[in-house]
Amino acid sequence: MTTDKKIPTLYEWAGGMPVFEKLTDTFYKKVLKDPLLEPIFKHMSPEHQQHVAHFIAEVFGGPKTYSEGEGSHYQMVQKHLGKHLTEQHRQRWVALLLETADELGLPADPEFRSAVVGYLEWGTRIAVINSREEQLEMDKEQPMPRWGWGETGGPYVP
Ligand code: HEM
Repeated sequence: MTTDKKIPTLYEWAGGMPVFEKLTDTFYKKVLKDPLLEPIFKHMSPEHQQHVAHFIAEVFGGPKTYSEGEGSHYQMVQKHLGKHLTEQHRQRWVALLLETADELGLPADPEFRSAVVGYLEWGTRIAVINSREEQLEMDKEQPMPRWGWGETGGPYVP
């Protein structure tokens, strides 16, 4: 017998938009206290943290809040151009975000966390590569990235 089990998106599994907004709110407070990252982010806009929350939420299968009202994949990429981010910046950014996820009690099952880390490794490495460029030839209509559970296949069943 086959059962029709609906697998939740990473967005749903995380707990929805309030979780993503709280995550970036807490994360960027840490960023502004971090000696390595503070100089890069000290001029960020007041909307920055919300935009990043909405961007990641959409990538994880949530509503199109970012792409229908705040930006596009193209615009997100543009924000990183010329920033000359280093591997040290990237590693600190990832470490602080994961530390925040632990502190806020995001789901800690191996499947969810491996998907999150996979996305962060992918996204932050692309941000570093793009940050070396002052200009980038890119299709303005390029769709938003999408991220799912990957090879682990589904959410953790205790
Ligand atoms: C998965 C990885 C990442 C995502 C999804 C992401 C997403 C975004 C988004 C959506 C914006 C635009 C915010 C707005 O509209 O105001 C932005 C801007 C920016 N991001 Fe990222 N980012 C990532 C990685 C990084 C990393 C690793 C760094 C540096 C360590 C970084 C540094 C910046 C900076 C400096 C800006 C511009 C801030 C300003 O407005 O002055 N990003 N990012």
